[in-house]
Amino acid sequence: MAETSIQAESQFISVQEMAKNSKNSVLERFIHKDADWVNGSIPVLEVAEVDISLLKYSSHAAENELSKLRSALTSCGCFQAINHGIRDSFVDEIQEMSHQFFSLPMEEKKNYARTVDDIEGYGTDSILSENQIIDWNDRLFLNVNPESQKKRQFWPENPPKFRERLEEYIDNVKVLNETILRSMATSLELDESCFLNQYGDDEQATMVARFNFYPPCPKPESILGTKPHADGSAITFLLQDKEVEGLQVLKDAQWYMVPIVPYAFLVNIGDQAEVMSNGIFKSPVHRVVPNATRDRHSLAVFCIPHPDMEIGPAEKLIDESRPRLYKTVKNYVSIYFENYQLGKRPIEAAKI
Ligand SMILES: O=C(O)CCC(=O)C(=O)O
Ligand SMILES: [Fe+2]
Repeated sequence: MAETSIQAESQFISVQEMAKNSKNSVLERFIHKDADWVNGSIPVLEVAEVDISLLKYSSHAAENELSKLRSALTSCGCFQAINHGIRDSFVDEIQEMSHQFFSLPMEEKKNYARTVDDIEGYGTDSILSENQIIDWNDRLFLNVNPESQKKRQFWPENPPKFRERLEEYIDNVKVLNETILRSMATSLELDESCFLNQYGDDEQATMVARFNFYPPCPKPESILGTKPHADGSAITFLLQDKEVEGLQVLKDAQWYMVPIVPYAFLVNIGDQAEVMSNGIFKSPVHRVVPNATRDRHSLAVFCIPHPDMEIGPAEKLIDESRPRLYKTVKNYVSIYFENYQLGKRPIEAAKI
């Protein structure tokens, strides 16, 4: 198989180690020959800020937030969730935990290393084909829900509170996810549990946490931190780095930089919510550009319906003027990886 250059050949070389040695011979596996991200300045995306605390009550203020949410999700597919109820100090702790983990000695981090053929654990980009251009990031990828899917051997023991804090964080994201799925449905004048019913019981749904670490990059003009993709989730909750930008979203064939709003979650629609909404909500293609001098950290939590759930467009969103655009899909994550591996946009496989 193609799992040669950075995994098998030298056992394990993290991007973090490569960043210290820019003459590394495997660097060319990271280079995009058609790089377009340094020519010209990239405009900043206008991302709506939605006040989550106002969504729960029926009031004029709630109507206003719902309409911001709907318009954000139909145009760029993401919004900044503010006043979401998770304390700033807790967000600080979570981000600090990620810094502490990636600062551990390599020998210690390797205790959590993923195996060559699995994505769960600590590692670099999974190499799926010979010609794949590798992403400039290391990540810690953990299944965090349901209980039966947690592989504790990958959960760091250091920093000492990591496990406990991550559990608490995930419980908070679950609450937020439910509020947002309800609001998404309400904003389209559907029954409030319409999307939630497809998502399923939150004790059963799959949740995956991905701690991303982007070390300084020797060739930021021709390397990407994360290559363009849309998420295979229903919804993704992203904590961006508080200081270092990098995330870009594709909107109307133009890349935009996503501004940093400290302590906000960037909530983005994944392919499965695009399907549920019959394409009204957009699952945005996004990428991460690296930084020449600074580290960047982010934490994405993917909220994914249980693989047995049938996901399809809500009946009320199908009519003569808006025909059904997607099939009913099951276990979309496997469809996602099959297509991703072939270099195709996975959602195309769900289209009628
Ligand atoms: O690092 C980021 O800002 C985004 C990461 C991302 O898109 C992902 O993990 O799916
Ligand atoms: Fe993503």
